[in-house]
Amino acid sequence: MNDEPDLTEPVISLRGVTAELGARPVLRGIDLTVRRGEVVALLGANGSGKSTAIRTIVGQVPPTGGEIDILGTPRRRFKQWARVGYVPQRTTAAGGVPATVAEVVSSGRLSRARFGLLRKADRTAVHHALDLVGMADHAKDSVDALSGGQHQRVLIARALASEPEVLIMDEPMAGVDLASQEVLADTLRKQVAAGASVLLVLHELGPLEPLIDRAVVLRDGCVLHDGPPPKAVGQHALPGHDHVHPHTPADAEPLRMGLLS
Ligand SMILES: Nc1ncnc2c1ncn2[C@@H]1O[C@H](COP(=O)(O)OP(=O)(O)OP(=O)(O)O)[C@@H](O)[C@H]1O
Repeated sequence: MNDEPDLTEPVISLRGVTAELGARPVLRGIDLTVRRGEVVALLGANGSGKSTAIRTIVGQVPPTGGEIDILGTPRRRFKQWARVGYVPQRTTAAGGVPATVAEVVSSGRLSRARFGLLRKADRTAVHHALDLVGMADHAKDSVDALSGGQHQRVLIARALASEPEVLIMDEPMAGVDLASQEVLADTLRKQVAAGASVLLVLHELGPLEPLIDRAVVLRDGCVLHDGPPPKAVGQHALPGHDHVHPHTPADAEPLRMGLLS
């Protein structure tokens, strides 16, 4: 018997996916595949449809056409959500709900808990997830008291608490301080080394660059490029860098890489 994972097996597959938001076509026929063990970056300018693509996969936006499979099962029949970790865009997750770090991360374990009760093994997994992102010492802190980077670490720990084999992350590095970026890159490296498959929306490859196997670039709801990640020429010379940055002078020409121009 061969126990080696099948590296050609798609864990996420979108074929001809279309979606609308407020009657406006936002995805106009997206093909996207993540194979087992792959790390795929989803890149593109503001508003190109990256978040919407991710949200169709996790079921937050209903597609109007096309097909989505998760771990070999059509999305509408897929039920094994404990096998999938999702990190939403941070702005949508703060919510002002009073909770401790441990409570938020424990909520990510409920999909594995029998009868909704966390047992010793579950609490160990929660502690391990906190440890992975360097937040074990903050377990009892209120999430309201955390910095942006710490908050993002907690959301990632919540996604890791169910020990998922597929990770879907929407801009995990957005608004994250350098120290936290390094921790997150290291966490992701360990997950990938352990066999996880990853789809992540990024503005720039940054410290994750060495991990990225393939880049899919969206423009205006269509796939513009699907292949090797673009090489960074300078700090900002990456696709998506006609992104609006608050520090960019109004008259500065946006840096582009050709893919988006
Ligand atoms: N609820 C909504 N109703 C109508 N249009 C929306 C809604 N949410 C997003 N949009 C529009 O859909 C388009 C795609 O948005 P989406 O968030 O998927 O882009 P994105 O590539 O993730 O952008 P960003 O990098 O800014 O996060 C944008 O033009 C956005 O303005």
